Amino acid sequence: MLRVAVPNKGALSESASEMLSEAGYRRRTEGSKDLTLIDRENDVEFFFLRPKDIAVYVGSGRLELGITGRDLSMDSMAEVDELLDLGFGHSTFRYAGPAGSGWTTDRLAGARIATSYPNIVRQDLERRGIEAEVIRLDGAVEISIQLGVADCIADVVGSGRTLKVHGLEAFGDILCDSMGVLISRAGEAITPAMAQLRARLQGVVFAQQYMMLDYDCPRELLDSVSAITPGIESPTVSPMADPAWVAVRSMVPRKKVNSIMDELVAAGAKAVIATDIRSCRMG
Ligand SMILES: Nc1ncnc2c1ncn2[C@@H]1O[C@H](COP(=O)(O)OP(=O)(O)OP(=O)(O)O)[C@@H](O)[C@H]1O
Ligand SMILES: O=P(O)(O)OC[C@H]1O[C@H](OP(=O)(O)OP(=O)(O)O)[C@H](O)[C@@H]1O
Ligand SMILES: [Mg+2]
Repeated sequence: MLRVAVPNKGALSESASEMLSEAGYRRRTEGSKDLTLIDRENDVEFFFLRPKDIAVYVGSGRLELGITGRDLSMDSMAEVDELLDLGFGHSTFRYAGPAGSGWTTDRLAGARIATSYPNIVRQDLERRGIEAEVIRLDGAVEISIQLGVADCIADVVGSGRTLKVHGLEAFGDILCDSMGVLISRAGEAITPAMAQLRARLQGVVFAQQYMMLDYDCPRELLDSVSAITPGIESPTVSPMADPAWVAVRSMVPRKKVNSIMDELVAAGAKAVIATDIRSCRMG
């Protein structure tokens, strides 16, 4: 049975469980605190673990696959491979200091840096050849400067709201550009069971990033109009009852769907319809 680690709480847990459910796997009942769940139909056992620990279990080979954040995986120092970007839990990991105080990475030497991700910070300091004191905190790191235990922090920035609320601003390069990822043990061969779960999740990720567009266009405009929607391989073109017209169907990136619809209409297409895709296999 394939064994898969899933975040049991925190910023990634809801999206991870929703994505697995959309991919056809069993879900824990609402409010359940169970740490394991067997999905007999798919021959998978899920383990609900702290997001920080997941890379450790997967890196040790105890569990074949895991869903975690790239930043957590990096900080764990576990030896894992990323098999798939899951498209949720986007964040950056940054240094931050009091707003307007002109912090730069040059000032990190000798500073007290509070963080929940000490290994990412130590690795960065080492790369820069800087010696500084890393203060490890479990969370709510943004308050640590105010409380006098640190001079600056290094933490996860999502919307940036938490930094702002605490009068802080980010400085220096991004230490880790993170999102939810599917991981396996480094160098581990991908078994058919692992490949199947990856393909199913990939199908959901893909479906979330694309939409299906259908439209009608005069046959003589087909080349110019369908160039706006080249699709993945090429658009599907179907005859209509009126031989002067064709119906076109093509996948387009969700982010661009509105501008593509504007372009199509301006180029002579009619009845442009966008629909969601629930899941797919790109083959
Ligand atoms: N506000 C956010 N926006 C986007 N991603 C986030 C945000 N906060 C955390 N993450 C991502 O979620 C993961 C960490 O999740 P979370 O902070 O919930 O776990 P945790 O800190 O270990 O748990 P807890 O906060 O309950 O102690 C990281 O990969 C991080 O990049
Ligand atoms: O940029 P924002 O969108 O405001 O999000 C960033 C905040 O979210 C996370 O905190 P979390 O809620 O996990 O609490 P924690 O600090 O106790 O881990 C992270 O550690 C930041 O504090
Ligand atoms: Mg947190």
